[in-house]
Order: sequence, then structure tokens, then C-alpha cells
Amino acid sequence: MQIHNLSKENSVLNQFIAEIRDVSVQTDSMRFRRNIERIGEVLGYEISKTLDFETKTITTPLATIEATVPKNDVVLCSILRAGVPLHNGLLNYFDQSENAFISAYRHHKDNPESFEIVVEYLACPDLTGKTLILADPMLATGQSLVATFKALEPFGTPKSIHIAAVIGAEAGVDFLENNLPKDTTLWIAALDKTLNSKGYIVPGLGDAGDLAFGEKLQH
Ligand SMILES: O=P(O)(O)OC[C@H]1O[C@H](OP(=O)(O)OP(=O)(O)O)[C@H](O)[C@@H]1O
Ligand SMILES: O=c1cc[nH]c(=O)[nH]1
Ligand SMILES: [Mg+2]
Repeated sequence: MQIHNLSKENSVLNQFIAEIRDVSVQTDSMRFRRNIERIGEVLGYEISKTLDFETKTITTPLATIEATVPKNDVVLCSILRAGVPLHNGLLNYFDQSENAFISAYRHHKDNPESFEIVVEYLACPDLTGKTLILADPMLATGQSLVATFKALEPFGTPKSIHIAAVIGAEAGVDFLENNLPKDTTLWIAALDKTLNSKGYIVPGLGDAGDLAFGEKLQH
């Protein structure tokens, strides 16, 4: 797996990441969602550099000019619910893409430290020969992304697979490396060292879904 950790380079992206982690800024859920969306835009811009390009003739009011534009068929697939603002950010840049949505959530059966990933909803176009971008802000154990990838397999073989994530843990990256096709590319805005006993990234940011949309009751 090829890994691009975008926070290795100083840019305004680091300001967005600092704000989504900061408890004193997290109280503003609109800013939290917008920052995740902005990070999606940055990730989308970086991914776009790896697409295939073609030359088109564009007519301006004064003359014509050759423009080099991406030609891939992109499918954006996000994991509900925390993936929604990241999806919007990617869609701002891949505005002609097709879209897939999947629900994958942690179901705590007996105690808060053990969970299984439940996939209940999936809407997806044909993926054959397309550029698939899987988006989920938090890459903790990596189980949600791998469960999502397996659920998408019946929809066709993509030409290339990109993972777009905001904060990841090293253990989650290792899990993806062992369970996804070798030619997958991971685009991550920040990489943290640790997972706690409940599978939360440390220092991380807490629960991305709750911060974007409010606390949910466990059921
Ligand atoms: O790498 P993993 O260990 O699988 O964990 C990451 C998952 O946890 C979060 O979703 P969550 O289950 O909190 O659902 P939510 O979006 O409804 O909050 C996040 O959006 C990922 O999907
Ligand atoms: O740290 C984590 C891990 C999973 N899901 C989150 O929202 N945060
Ligand atoms: Mg959550």
C-alpha cells in the first residue's frame, strides 16, 4: 500500500487538523463539519494529481485553447455517518463523480471494549474500471474500511482504489496493509501512534460522528 501522510508537510491543512482536535473548538459543530469538509477538499486535490488526463479544446469568448483535464470515472464511497462531511468535501472537487454510501457502525455486544462492525445499508453503482475513493474520517482499527471494501466486491473491480482518511492510528494502517489489495493508496491527513482499550485513536479527536452530528444512544 502506498501511504501519503499529508501533515508531514507544513500547510494550512495542519490548522484544520489542530481545530478538529481542540476541545475548545469542538463545541462549534458547524466548524467541526466544515473543517472535515475542507480536509476532504485538500485530500481530493492531492488525489486528483494521480488521475489520468486528456486534452480538450475549450472555446473562450475570444479564441480556443487546449486544456488538460482529468478523464477518470470517479466513484466516491463514504461510511455513514461520520463520513458525510468528508464526502461533501471530496464531492466539491470531484463534482461529476458517482456516489456510494454504506453504513458501518460499531456494535458493542457485551462490554464497551469489544465490538463487531455491522453493515446494514449499501447503495453503490457499478465499480468496474472506475477510480474508487473510500472516505472515512477515522481510521482506528481499520475494521470498518475493510468490511466496507468486502461489501463492495460484488459491485465490480475498480481500476484503482484510494482511501481518504483524516486521522489514522498506526495499527489501523497495518490492518489495511494486510487486508486490502497491495495497489491501494492511502491518503491521510494525520497519523497518531496509539489506540486505547475502546478502539479510540489517541490523541485523536474523540468521536467524529458525535462531534459532527450529536451523541447517539447505544442500542
Ligand atoms: O477503524 P475502525 O475501528 O473501524 O473505526 C472507525 C469507525 O468509527 C467511526 O464510526 P462510528 O462507528 O463511530 O459510527 P458513526 O459514524 O455513526 O459515529 C468512524 O467513522 C469509522 O467508521
Ligand atoms: O477515535 C475514534 C475511533 C473511531 N471512531 C471515532 O470517531 N473516533
Ligand atoms: Mg462515531
